Amino acid sequence: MMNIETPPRTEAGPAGTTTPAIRAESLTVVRGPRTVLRGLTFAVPRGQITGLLGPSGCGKSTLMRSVVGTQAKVTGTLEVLDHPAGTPALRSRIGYVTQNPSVYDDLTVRQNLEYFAAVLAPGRGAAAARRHEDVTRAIADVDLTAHADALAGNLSGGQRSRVSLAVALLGAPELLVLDEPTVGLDPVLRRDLWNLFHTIAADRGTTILVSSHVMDEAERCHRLLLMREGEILADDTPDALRARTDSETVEAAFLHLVDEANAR
Ligand SMILES: Nc1ncnc2c1ncn2[C@@H]1O[C@H](COP(=O)(O)OP(=O)(O)OP(=O)(O)O)[C@@H](O)[C@H]1O
Repeated sequence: MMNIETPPRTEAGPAGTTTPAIRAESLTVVRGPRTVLRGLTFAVPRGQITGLLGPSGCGKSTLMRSVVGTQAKVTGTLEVLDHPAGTPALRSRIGYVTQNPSVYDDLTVRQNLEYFAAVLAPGRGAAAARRHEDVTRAIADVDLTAHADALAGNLSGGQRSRVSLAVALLGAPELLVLDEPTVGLDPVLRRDLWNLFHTIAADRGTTILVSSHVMDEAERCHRLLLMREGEILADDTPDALRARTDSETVEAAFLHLVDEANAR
């Protein structure tokens, strides 16, 4: 199904240790009159799927925008792939799918990808040939080869999500930031998309930061950042969270932590 050939990547830090993909310290973001992120400190390890979970409005999108460098009024420390967030050199190393990604309905899947590839890496001749290869690979990565010549407007919701994901995969990014990619999808499509995230992380060593407000999706992540009202309630594995709170599900663990925070 998948056709991902890039070998897993490990990047050693100065002392031979692997630095996190994302490191935040006292990260604060102000939007309008509100402090939307309140002094967050956390690390996202490389090559794993980290889920950013929390109720609507808790600041997930703001955090993701900060990581990809499109958020104003960010203070504190935010390092991404060993660079300050927003550094131009990071642009080609991060793939970002927003909540409402643009896919052009009147273009085919391949034409959509070719358009975005040309924006990312313009040029004729060898550049165009490389783009063609990149596009073919990205379409195969998301298992849409059979639909490459279909108009995006005629695709199902799940297929459209995969087109957006293919756009984000174009430059073979080291970090994929996915903002609620499964919203509106039925359970089967959600499962397929999660399987795809796991394949991408395992085969390519890609770090994935994925947000959701659906708690059952938490169980599919290697690690979790549980957020509430601009703060991080927990930064742990699903297993450790359930054990620590003596809960059967991550949802129950989350509610336990909310109660605990309210009691303080
Ligand atoms: N321009 C703005 N001025 C003031 N507050 C804002 C502004 N933009 C967003 N906010 C507030 O910031 C908070 C965080 O928004 P954000 O979109 O990051 O949340 P979210 O967790 O991603 O929510 P959702 O899951 O609904 O997308 C929200 O409470 C929102 O109302």
